[in-house]
Amino acid sequence: MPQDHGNHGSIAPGRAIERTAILWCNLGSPDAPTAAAVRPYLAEFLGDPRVVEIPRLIWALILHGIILRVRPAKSAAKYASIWMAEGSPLKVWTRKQATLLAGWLGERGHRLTVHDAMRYASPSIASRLDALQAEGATRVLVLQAYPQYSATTTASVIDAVSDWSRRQRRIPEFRFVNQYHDDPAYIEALALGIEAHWEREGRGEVLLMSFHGIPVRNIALGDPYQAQCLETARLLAARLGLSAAQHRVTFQSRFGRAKWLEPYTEPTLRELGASGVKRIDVVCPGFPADCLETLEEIAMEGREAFMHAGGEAFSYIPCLNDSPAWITALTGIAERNLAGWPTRPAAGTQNLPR
Ligand SMILES: C=CC1=C(C)c2cc3[nH]c(cc4nc(cc5[nH]c(cc1n2)c(C)c5CCC(=O)O)C(CCC(=O)O)=C4C)c(C)c3C=C
Ligand SMILES: [Fe+2]
Ligand SMILES: [Fe+2]
Repeated sequence: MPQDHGNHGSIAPGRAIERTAILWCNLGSPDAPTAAAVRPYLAEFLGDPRVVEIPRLIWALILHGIILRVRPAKSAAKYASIWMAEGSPLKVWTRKQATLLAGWLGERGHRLTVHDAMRYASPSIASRLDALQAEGATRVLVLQAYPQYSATTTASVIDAVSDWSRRQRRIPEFRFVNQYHDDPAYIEALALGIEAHWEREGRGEVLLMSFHGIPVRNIALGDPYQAQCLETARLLAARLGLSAAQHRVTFQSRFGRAKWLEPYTEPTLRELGASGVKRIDVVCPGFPADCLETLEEIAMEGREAFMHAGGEAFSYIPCLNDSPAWITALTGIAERNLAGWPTRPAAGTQNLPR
């Protein structure tokens, strides 16, 4: 091939071949549900200054001196309880979403590759960008499995892309989608999933929408995450025609002793069970893929908390996963953000087929 697709900084003769790619990023999981695999995963995740904003030296002492001695075994047992034959649910769903997105965009005439990538553990963002670079990608659209922007998640993915870019001579053109919390097709996909669940399993008295929490301090410092979660919840409740009494918004997964976003999910489930609510439905709109936080913390621990407090029926509504309405939404988000990039081979262009 006359053109140089490599990362060598040389200039190809003639017109450049443009190749577009999508990087579909999610958080990541340990490689196995064992303490030995969870330890390096947690060390990387909790060592990210975007995730824990405590002065580095103090945090290193706490992380390595206490947390990484105790938490890996406990976390591993939780992961073991949700592990699938093919691996971590988060990674399995994220990979499937990437495949479906590539297929749907392909059917709409786009010629591009979609790679899944994980912010922590494997497959890392750097390894996927290396692969895209080797394939000759010149334009990369970075999409994230975080509908609501948070510095702890969204900005951290951008950091990882920047870290990789710092090591390159010839950097592809990047575009980042930072949020889609109010995207009508995303809200519609959530609503259709909930309605289908109600049709199959019947309907509870209250729909509880649980989002991952972050420290309140982050909000005070300007993180728009809480406002975006509340807007997603408002749009979803309006689309489903739910009154204030028929739904709740809560935040889960508090870590450490600092104040995190409230109301907290588990105490709310206990309060609702104790206050006479018998049947509850729980959905996690901020998680496009089922994972430890939804399958274990909500569907197992949350259920137990509600039932022990006096509840009679706890119904967990699965995440968007591979639902056609969600892939439709994702395709729309991708297409809008690919605008102007040569993904459709037209007569006279040198855009290569996949
Ligand atoms: C310690 C601080 C943490 C912050 C801040 C945080 C923000 C945050 N996380 C998600 C999404 C996910 N988190 C997941 C697991 C997970 N989260 C934390 C801690 C923080 N998260 C830990 C320590 C863990 C690992 C498991 C454990 O030991 O408890 C996951 C699931 C990963 C999986 O493999 O299934 C997701 C997804 C968001 C969206 C967010 C901020 C908005
Ligand atoms: Fe988390
Ligand atoms: Fe958790």
